[in-house]
Amino acid sequence: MVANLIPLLGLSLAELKDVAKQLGMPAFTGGQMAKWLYVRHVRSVDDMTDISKANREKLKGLYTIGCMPPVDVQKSKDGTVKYLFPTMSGKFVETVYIPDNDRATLCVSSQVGCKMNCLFCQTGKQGFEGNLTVSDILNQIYSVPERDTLTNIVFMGQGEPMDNLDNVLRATEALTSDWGYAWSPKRITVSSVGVKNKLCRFIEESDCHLAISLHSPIHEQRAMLMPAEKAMPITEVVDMLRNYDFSHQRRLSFEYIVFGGLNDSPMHAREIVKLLNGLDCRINLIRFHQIPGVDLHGADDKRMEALRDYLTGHGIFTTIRASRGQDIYAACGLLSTARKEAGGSL
Ligand SMILES: C[S@@+](CC[C@H](N)C(=O)[O-])C[C@H]1O[C@@H](n2cnc3c(N)ncnc32)[C@H](O)[C@@H]1O
Ligand code: SF4
Repeated sequence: MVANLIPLLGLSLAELKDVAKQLGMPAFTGGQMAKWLYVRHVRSVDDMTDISKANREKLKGLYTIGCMPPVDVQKSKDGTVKYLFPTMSGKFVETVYIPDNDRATLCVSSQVGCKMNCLFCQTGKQGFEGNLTVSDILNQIYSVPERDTLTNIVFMGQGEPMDNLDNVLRATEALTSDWGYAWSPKRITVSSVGVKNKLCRFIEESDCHLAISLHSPIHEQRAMLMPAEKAMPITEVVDMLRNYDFSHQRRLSFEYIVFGGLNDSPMHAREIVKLLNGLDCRINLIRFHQIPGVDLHGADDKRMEALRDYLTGHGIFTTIRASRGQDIYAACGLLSTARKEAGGSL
């Protein structure tokens, strides 16, 4: 990326029209730029061939597309692919492509590292290194080789989306607007540890699905696993969620990593039912991806199935999420950590 050039990727139609106006071009050139970006995915301003050469030269003086190819790729034997993308600020984030029968999901990152420091998460161990810009977020979709086959996008990569909400909302707007990718918001899920005030804004300003990372219904235990619980107890998050309607198109789900001998007991199952009583939601039970230096273990299949059956039997539709890309640590942030430790030159 050439220094000081402003990325066009992530700008809304109104902003692209402003760019055109500022440079003395007709406003409709903004619409042409939007098509070249969000429909045709050009990699250079030179490729916007229905804009005059003189205007393209003017544009290139100040702007760039803002796309960058991945710098590293790991392929799992199950078809999952993990990409390492550079960011505008010279750091790296991971993006995971997960094909599954008729679905092809892309798991995107919203931050470099994360402030939340969850015990079981490699990204948490990395600490917080910065927010992704809107072009950093969209570049993960724009520049992934499987882009045109994608059916779903989940914000479940590195970082806490509510801690970078402005840019996440700008990205989901570009993905769902007619001037952008024109995707249904029902194809996009944003996952959060549960940042109450930001969640209200997200729910009000977006129609995308919402996932909340639960992992324990018991305050002390959740605080041990997820320090964010201390300032933002899950009971308060759930009370807030009760103010919104999730009974129609929009889905509310809770993610629950099942740790053997820790959060998989009948008592936990009862407490989950109590906590979520009456809320229109589902639960995804997740297998723990082991990370180095953390003494936690995934529960076995029997315990997971017993938990699923209890919860479903008590009115909360619960599924067990198939674990994908275990051999490439698809869920863990290990690739970007290794890249950092190698001084950015793996
Ligand atoms: C990496 S987070 C990103 C989104 C957001 N920060 C959150 O916590 O929901 C996405 C999901 O991955 C889960 N996760 C993190 N580390 C994991 C691990 N080692 N094994 C399985 N799931 C993990 C999180 O709990 C969360 O449900
Ligand atoms: S699980 Fe989510 S909130 Fe927790 S440290 Fe990882 S990325 Fe951050």
